[in-house]
Amino acid sequence: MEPFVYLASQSPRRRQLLEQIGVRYTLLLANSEDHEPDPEALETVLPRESASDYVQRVTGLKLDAALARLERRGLEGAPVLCSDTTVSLGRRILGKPESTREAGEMLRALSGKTHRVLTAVALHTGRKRLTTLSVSQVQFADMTDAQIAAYVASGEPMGKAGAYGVQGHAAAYIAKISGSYSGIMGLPVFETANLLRAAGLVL
Ligand SMILES: Cc1cn([C@H]2C[C@H](O)[C@@H](COP(=O)(O)OP(=O)(O)OP(=O)(O)O)O2)c(=O)[nH]c1=O
Repeated sequence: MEPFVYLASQSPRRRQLLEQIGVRYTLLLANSEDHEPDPEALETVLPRESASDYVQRVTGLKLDAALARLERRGLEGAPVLCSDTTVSLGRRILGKPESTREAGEMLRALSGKTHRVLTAVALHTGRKRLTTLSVSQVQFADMTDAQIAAYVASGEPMGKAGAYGVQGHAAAYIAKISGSYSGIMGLPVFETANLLRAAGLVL
């Protein structure tokens, strides 16, 4: 029997990656009756917060919101999964760009450098809360201003941490990765499978 979870995520990549490891899911998204704050409001970095503290804290907040949704729908105790991805370059934390201008700035900062991509995953089932963190290194080749402008114009950077998708055209500029390809995309499949196994959801 395939494992089943409620997936509290709007990200199409996370759905695709769960499907890849044969996990069945039902989306658990906020509706207007949930009266939840705008999800972007959760994603504020605290002063002096490290990228790993930040991504794990935001994932915890997403899980809290998901548990409240489960309870409102009379589904307490059902397995629910959520995740957050962030990019860190030196001391800077790069979230999702708010404008094409910001996307261009992020890509200029990443060009020719190595950065880290952190993805935290949280699973709650019964009374158990299990979490994991995947950290990868990504080395970008130099990008010219014209290449950055063309990539931004493609629309791909929007909605993605660090303004790029490893699974998309940005791959043409990624010289090297070390870590978890799926983690960079938004859901580290090996670590997620381990969480599901640890929770006793056979896999
Ligand atoms: C670095 C990188 C990020 N991303 C995406 C994954 C995430 O969807 C997004 C980071 O934003 P998140 O805030 O982690 O997730 P989300 O808002 O898209 O979805 P939800 O909170 O509902 O689960 O960046 C890629 O698709 N490819 C990449 O190479």
